[in-house]
Parts: sequence; structure tokens; C-alpha cells
Amino acid sequence: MTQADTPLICLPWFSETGHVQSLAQEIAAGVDASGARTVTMDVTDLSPADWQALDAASLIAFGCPTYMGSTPARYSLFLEEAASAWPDLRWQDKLAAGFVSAIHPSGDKLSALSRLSIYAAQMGMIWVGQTAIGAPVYPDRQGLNADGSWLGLMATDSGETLRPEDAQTARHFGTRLAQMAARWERGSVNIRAN
Ligand SMILES: Cc1cc2nc3c(=O)[nH]c(=O)nc-3n(C[C@H](O)[C@H](O)[C@H](O)COP(=O)(O)O)c2cc1C
Repeated sequence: MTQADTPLICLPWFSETGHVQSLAQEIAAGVDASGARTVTMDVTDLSPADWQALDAASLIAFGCPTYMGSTPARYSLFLEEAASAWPDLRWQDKLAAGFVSAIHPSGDKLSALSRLSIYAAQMGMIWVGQTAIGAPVYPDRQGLNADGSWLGLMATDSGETLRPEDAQTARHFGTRLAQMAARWERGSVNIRAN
């Protein structure tokens, strides 16, 4: 696979105190280990190259903290800026995924992920969920997907650093995203070839 054929995964994030930024870095590590390319980007400081990467991406994983049970205003601003791609469906048939954190175990993170998945649907994107099954279903997988979230990746903010189990789950999620992007790109090639 050449560099041009290698799926590109973009991770546009917003983070005030670093948890979501760390999550993005762990997801990117999982993606990179699986052979895809990543661009992580702070939505408060997007360059023209970042916007070009978003337009070129096979998969966009949206990441932000949960604020008052939804996406932060600053992230919503990014989503609305990116909605300039909506009228001509420029992001149609890209894959999409979401990762969020909150300070409470629930914290209404599901609401933030729902908002991101509905946004992706409006953009014509195909949502990729979480597949990691951890304990108590598999007792030897303590900490993996500890929140039991399948719409997307959830992490719980327990202080200054990312919890090790959240970092582990984020890397696993990155692997899943890389595999899905590679599979999606192969499918596209087959469709074009036929
Ligand atoms: C304005 C504001 C609203 C928040 N609302 C929620 C919330 O609804 N539920 C929750 O559990 N945590 C809430 N939090 C906590 C953040 O979601 C949490 O600390 C998150 O991990 C911060 O991510 P970051 O370190 O990437 O900035 C809120 C924080 C702020 C500043």
C-alpha cells in the first residue's frame, strides 16, 4: 500500500484541561500501530492544511468533553463551520466516530456522543461504534471499555491524567478505527473497479 492509498484518519479535538487531547493521542497511537495515518488537530487552531486533511480523510473521529450534557459551545462552533461541507455533501460516505470525556461516570456523555452521531448522519457519514467488550463479561479484560459504551469511546476524568484503563480503551478504539478505514477503502476500490 502506498502512502496515498493508506487510509487517513483525522481527529479534531477540543480540550480545556487535557483529557480529550490525551484521548486523541492514545487513539492516534492505536491507529498508527495498525498502519493507517492520523492527523490530530485542535479545533481552536485549525490551519488550511487541517481543513484539507479533513476533506481528504477516510474517517473523522470527533472528540470533545461533555459540557452540560452536550458538546461544548466551542466544539459546536467547529461542527457548524465544517457544515459548509453539507450543501454539496463533501463528507458523504466518510466514516465517522466519536470520543468524549466527563467528570462523572455517566455525566450524560451519551448525550454528547448522540449529538456527534446525529451530526455525522446529517453530513452523510457512516458511524463506527465501539466493539471492545471488557469485564465483567470477560473478567481477564479489566478496565477495557469500563463505561460499557458502544456508541463511541467514553472516558471519565478522574484528575490530572488519563486513567490507564481509558488509555488502553482508546488505543483499542484506534485499532478498530484503522481496521474499519482500511476495510472501507478496500471496498471503495472494489466498487470503483467494478
Ligand atoms: C462548562 C462545563 C460543563 C461541564 N459539564 C459536564 C457534564 O455535563 N457532565 C460531566 O460529567 N462533566 C462535565 N464537565 C466536566 C468535563 O466534561 C470534564 O472535566 C472533561 O473531562 C474535561 O475534558 P478536558 O480535560 O479535555 O477539557 C463540565 C465542565 C465544564 C467546564
